[in-house]
Amino acid sequence: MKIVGLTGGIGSGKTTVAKMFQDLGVPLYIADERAKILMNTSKDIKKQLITLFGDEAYNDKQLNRPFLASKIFKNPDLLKQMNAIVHPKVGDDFTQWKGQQTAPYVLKEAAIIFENDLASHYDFIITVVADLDQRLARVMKRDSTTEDKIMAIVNNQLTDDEKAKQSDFVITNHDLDQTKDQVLIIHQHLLQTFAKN
Ligand SMILES: CC(C)(COP(=O)(O)OP(=O)(O)OC[C@H]1O[C@@H](n2cnc3c(N)ncnc32)[C@H](O)[C@@H]1O)[C@@H](O)C(=O)NCCC(=O)NCCS
Ligand SMILES: Nc1ncnc2c1ncn2[C@@H]1O[C@H](COP(=O)(O)OP(=O)(O)OP(=O)(O)O)[C@@H](O)[C@H]1O
Repeated sequence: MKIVGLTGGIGSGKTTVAKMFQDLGVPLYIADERAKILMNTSKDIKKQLITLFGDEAYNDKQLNRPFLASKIFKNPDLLKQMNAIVHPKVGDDFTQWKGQQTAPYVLKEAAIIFENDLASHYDFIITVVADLDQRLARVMKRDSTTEDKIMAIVNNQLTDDEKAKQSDFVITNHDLDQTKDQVLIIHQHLLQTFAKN
């Protein structure tokens, strides 16, 4: 089973693009979504996050997302410590999920691949890029949030250029129809490549 990674900065359109691959029949694992589920359900993760952040990490047993975001995206060291708690569990969960799939390849959407030196875990990596002003506008509209909060996250991620340089494919996500065309071309290329190996 081949593993294709899909990454990109906040608001670049990772999930939008990932769902286009899913519509073509590619099994999709969204690491961020699974991470949030595990952070709400795994007793072990909960215990460790409360030790790291205090009781405020959870509100009525649900992850206190605004609190965590206000802590980690301003403090790279805390972000690293949180990732060290959450990511190994997401890794185990992904391995288990992958074992149930039968398609030629699976797509794993992950916000951070290069930032954590995880590129070697993938057969191919696709990066989604879009202009920063577009990304800011999209996220402000989607999450009713502020430019400052989004920029704190942008500043913890590599730039589009840095990611693109290390990727096998780059999808420019401006016009949705053109994005779909790029997805189809890459999907066909991947199927042909994997059929040969
Ligand atoms: C800290 C949390 C609770 C904040 O939630 P909130 O709803 O405010 O933000 P959201 O999830 O929309 O994330 C905002 C942006 O940050 C990116 N992001 C999320 N987690 C991380 C991380 N650990 N490192 C870098 N960027 C991240 C997201 O992809 C997105 O681009 C949430 O981001 C979270 O649970 N993160 C841990 C899960 C994780 O590590 N995800 C990445 C898996 S690859
Ligand atoms: N080409 C596009 N044109 C217009 N709107 C778009 C386009 N691509 C994505 N969007 C919208 O922009 C927002 C961000 O897209 P999406 O959630 O796919 O990005 P993301 O990279 O997964 O975000 P995050 O990093 O926050 O997880 C969504 O509301 C989505 O519907």
